[in-house]
Amino acid sequence: MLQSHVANHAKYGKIYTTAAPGVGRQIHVIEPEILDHVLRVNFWAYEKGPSARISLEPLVGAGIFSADGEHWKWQRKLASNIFSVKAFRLYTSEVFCREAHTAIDYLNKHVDSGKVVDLQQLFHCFTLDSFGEIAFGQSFGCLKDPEHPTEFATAFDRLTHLLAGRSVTPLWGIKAWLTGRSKQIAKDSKFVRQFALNMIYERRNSQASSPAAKHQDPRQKDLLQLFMDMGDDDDVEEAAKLSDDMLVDSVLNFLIAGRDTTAQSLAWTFYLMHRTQAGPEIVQKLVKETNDILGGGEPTYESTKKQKYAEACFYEALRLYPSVARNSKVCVEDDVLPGGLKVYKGERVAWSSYTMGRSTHIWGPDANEYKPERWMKGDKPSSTKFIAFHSGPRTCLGQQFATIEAITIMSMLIQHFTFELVDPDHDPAYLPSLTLPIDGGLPVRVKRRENTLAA
Ligand code: HEM
Repeated sequence: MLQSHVANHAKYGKIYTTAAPGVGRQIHVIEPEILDHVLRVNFWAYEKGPSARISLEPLVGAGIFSADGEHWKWQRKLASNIFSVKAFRLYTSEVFCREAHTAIDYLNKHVDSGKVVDLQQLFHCFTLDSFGEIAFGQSFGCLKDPEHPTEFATAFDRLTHLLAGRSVTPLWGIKAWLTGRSKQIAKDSKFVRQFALNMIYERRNSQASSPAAKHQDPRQKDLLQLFMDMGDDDDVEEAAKLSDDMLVDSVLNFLIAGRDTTAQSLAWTFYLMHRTQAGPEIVQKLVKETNDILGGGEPTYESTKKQKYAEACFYEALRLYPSVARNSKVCVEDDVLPGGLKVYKGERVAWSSYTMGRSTHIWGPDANEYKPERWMKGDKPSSTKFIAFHSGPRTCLGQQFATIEAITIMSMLIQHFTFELVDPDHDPAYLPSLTLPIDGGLPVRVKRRENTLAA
């Protein structure tokens, strides 16, 4: 599917249109200037639209990912409290270090043993446990046993896989019904929603026994508390208590944002840095930067800001393997795109971040090569050129969070271990999903790094 977008743009250029029954005309674009117009300049003329809501309903419900207008605005405003610099300094970076130590403990059990470890699975556990602790006040405990995913993680993964393509595939519903997918979706959706509901009930019970937590400064509340206390003050326009359904939607939306995206981009980063094609220089540079900045110590919010090469390794992987590989918005008010193409109400403008990351027109003749060095010179690319974190008013709320989290675990792992891909010449495929997991995970063997500065 993603490769077909790459091929179509290679054949038809930066912009082409398609039409399908039930979907209507779609305008496919990979031009940064046009996307700046759609995502920022004329933001209110484009929405996620009802089809996004219906197609993702079993997982995201009415949460921030599928919401539009005022319903989106208040969710964004509320959630942005947990992403403040103060929160990172006080708490978030510490949680990342603590959970990374648990990941190190797991790898220590298998180091130098020749045992194959799935690094992508380990990253899923790391991001879920970290996010659970930061956003919901409880670690999910996945890192205790990464080889046996919890029932929640299994149902959640299956849902993101089964729902992929629902918004863009005509007759998806009939196919899903015929293949039995609909039943599985309903079952998994029920399970993950009940799981989230139990977290909410537990919080209510603990609140009943210590009501002081309710009166905390909003910047010190976790995400769950912020949403549960909504309506207790006049901070937001839609000042009404959220229903349990809406609270569940919020929990699940943030779980999908907080777990899968970062874990999978970390897996692609480790793959790209360690395959034969990469040579040893990239990892050597990363180790040198880490040693120079950390000197064997623990990462902090400030140190992650200095690790420019680590950030470059991570962003370069996201350029080639963006977690949200394609996206679209529906036009709600007739518009004219830069260049003169008219877009009528009800039509969709679609873009593929995957194709844009590989476009020689945007990135030059070496667009298909993994080269962290390209991030080390000149200004940072605009957010419509490097579109992995979206752009405009709906740009990813968690970009800083994800970047700090990724640099923390990369620098901690790389100080302790060396990694060998089981098949360093294999070019892995991605698994169709709402995000972009590596199909088959990332099997590696782990060795202890010699002469490390880390304790
Ligand atoms: C490598 C990691 C990540 C990538 C590549 C990424 C990418 C994106 C993209 C492309 C969108 C727009 C999606 C859409 O149109 O529906 C988005 C939205 C969002 N992201 Fe991220 N994300 C990452 C990590 C995170 C993390 C860790 C969090 C939370 C802790 C987060 C929170 C959000 C939220 C709340 C939105 C919705 C923003 C809105 O609609 O106003 N993201 N992200």
